[in-house]
Amino acid sequence: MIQVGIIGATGYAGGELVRLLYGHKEAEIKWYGSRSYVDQKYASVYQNMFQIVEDVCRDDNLKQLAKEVDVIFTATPQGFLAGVLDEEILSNTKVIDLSADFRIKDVATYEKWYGIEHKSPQFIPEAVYGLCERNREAIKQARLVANPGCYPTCSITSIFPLAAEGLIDMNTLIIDAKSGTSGAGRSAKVANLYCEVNENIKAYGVASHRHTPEIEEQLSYAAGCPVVLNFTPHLVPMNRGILVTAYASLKEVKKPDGSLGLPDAAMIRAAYDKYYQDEKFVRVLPEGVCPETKWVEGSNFVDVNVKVDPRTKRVIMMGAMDNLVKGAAGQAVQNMNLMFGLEESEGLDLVPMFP
Ligand SMILES: NC(=O)C1=CN([C@@H]2O[C@H](COP(=O)(O)OP(=O)(O)OC[C@H]3O[C@@H](n4cnc5c(N)ncnc54)[C@H](OP(=O)(O)O)[C@@H]3O)[C@@H](O)[C@H]2O)C=CC1
Ligand SMILES: CC(=O)N[C@@H](CCC(=O)OP(=O)(O)O)C(=O)O
Repeated sequence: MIQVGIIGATGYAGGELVRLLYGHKEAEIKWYGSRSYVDQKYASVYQNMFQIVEDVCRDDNLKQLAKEVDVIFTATPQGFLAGVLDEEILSNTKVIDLSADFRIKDVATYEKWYGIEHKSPQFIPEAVYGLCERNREAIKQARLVANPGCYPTCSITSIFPLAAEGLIDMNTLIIDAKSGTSGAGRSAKVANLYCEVNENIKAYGVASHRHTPEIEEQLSYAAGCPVVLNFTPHLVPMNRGILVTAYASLKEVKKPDGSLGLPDAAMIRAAYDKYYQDEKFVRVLPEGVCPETKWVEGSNFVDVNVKVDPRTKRVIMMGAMDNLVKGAAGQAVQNMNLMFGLEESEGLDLVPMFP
């Protein structure tokens, strides 16, 4: 049995980790970390765990915890892990961080977009970006995994095949994304009150959202050149779910018959099949079917699809996933499975719920 500790177990991402790990055959949660609920029963914070979890919440002492468990999930605000991580912790245990502290390789970029000083940049080079479908082999060897952001997971997964195959002009990329309110976490904020969110939809973080450099960095690796893009998130009145609609101009390429021209629908689709036909958690939908958040809710799937618009010579890339599962806790468990040599889908055979 893998002994697990969760710091931030009382947040939305931490709560989803508890739910998923509870159904995991090889993992046992030893530590439900919290700041506000120390010594209170975990099930009194999350009543869905009544008569399921009997443990009480414990503090967020990472050093102590590292001696007691095989892996720690940190589902904590930005800056927490970077503020406490040291070599002793990493020599005692593996760490999967759900925050952004170790996702971005350039410290100055992190500090600029997050507005905080990075307290342990010495660990950034060894951190592996935990997008499982891309970095599987490196994740298997990692001590420290940076679990990707929710919008980045959906955006990168939706766009990657065309970026990697050089089929789109990366300078024209625009990502429009929408998220349910659980993406903003459980702590009280006026902007997330019922009356503010219900019957409403709004853009936020326009031209300034902190996920922009994360998406740019990962797509730069895919495309083999620096990528600068527009990313506009929107808050929608749903609990869970992220929908990405991305646009880019098609790039002239050498076609299979040797002629030069814009890629057609078959070439575009072949790119998605190339990268995703063997991926259990990325479902390329049948032609003409658009991804919907409802069809992935509660599951670790990202549904993607693509449509060429010959009129505008652009392509529209679409993706949908559950921000708390593939966008957070599900992908974190997928990473744990890889790090411990388990079946990658252990604990993640979650059938999407509907309606
Ligand atoms: N929500 C989502 O969809 C996603 C979230 N994430 C990331 O996961 C992390 C957690 O997010 P989320 O669950 O939404 O946030 P929440 O606000 O719901 O939860 C935050 C958790 O961290 C604990 N906490 C708060 N402040 C501190 C602190 N200063 N030091 C230590 N622990 C603290 C809280 O403990 P307590 O309340 O008990 O004091 C709580 O358990 C964030 O980094 C977020 O960016 C990543 C992908 C998606
Ligand atoms: C709706 C909403 O507010 N979403 C959050 C993103 C979710 C999140 O927690 O960010 P990470 O994925 O980087 O950890 C936001 O826009 O800041």
